Amino acid sequence: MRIIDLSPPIGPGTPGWPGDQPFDARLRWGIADGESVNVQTVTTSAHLGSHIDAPFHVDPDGAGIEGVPLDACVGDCLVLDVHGLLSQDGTTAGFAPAAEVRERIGSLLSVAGDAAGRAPVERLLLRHRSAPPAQWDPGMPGLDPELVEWFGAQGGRLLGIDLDSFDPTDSKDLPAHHAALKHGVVILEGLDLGPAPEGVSGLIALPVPWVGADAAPVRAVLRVQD
Ligand SMILES: Nc1ccccc1C(=O)C[C@H](N)C(=O)O
Ligand SMILES: [Zn+2]
Ligand SMILES: [Zn+2]
Repeated sequence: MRIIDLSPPIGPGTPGWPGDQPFDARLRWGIADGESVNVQTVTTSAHLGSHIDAPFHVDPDGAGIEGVPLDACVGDCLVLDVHGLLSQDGTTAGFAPAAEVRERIGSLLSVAGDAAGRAPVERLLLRHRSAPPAQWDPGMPGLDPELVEWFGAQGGRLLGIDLDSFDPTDSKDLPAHHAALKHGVVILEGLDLGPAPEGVSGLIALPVPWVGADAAPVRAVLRVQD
């Protein structure tokens, strides 16, 4: 059994949402200053690196991150490479169109026909690129909201991506986020799926229980049988 780290390192240079709080850790007490310990205060947006969005992120009445069901965050998981699967016209900033992804899931699981007829895919990770970018990508595509709809309706519990958001940077109505919320699908963003092998493995991606928080960092790993 092998552990594959899906969490990119988070530091002051980690690119974040435009205008949002960068990561900053400063010493409150320092050994170099004669204290017995080093203790830092960390200031950061919760949407840096691999993280889970709480319902509260897009719904004023939604639960904070401590309410995310942990059984959704641990268990069998399908990794799918959706690189190059841009939406039909190729110009809108959508990626991973529902029909194509369903077809790919079907062939990955070696089933003829439609994956929707099978037992649910409870956890799905969509790999879009080989590594997190060094700079914020203003043209970041969003997920096809129909894909999120389908995933939730067939019994999906958690959907993970290697982009910073389910929706494009300039989206105000956030259709992919709301589709996830509607079906209780846990939103996992900011993964590094470069080292993740396509196919079935085991996911562990647990958010820190910050009470009332709109999101929280996650250390995400895959357990792979070799
Ligand atoms: N941090 C932000 C600051 C301002 C506006 C949006 C965001 C987001 O994080 C949105 C995105 N839906 C996200 O979950 O990552
Ligand atoms: Zn987020
Ligand atoms: Zn989000």
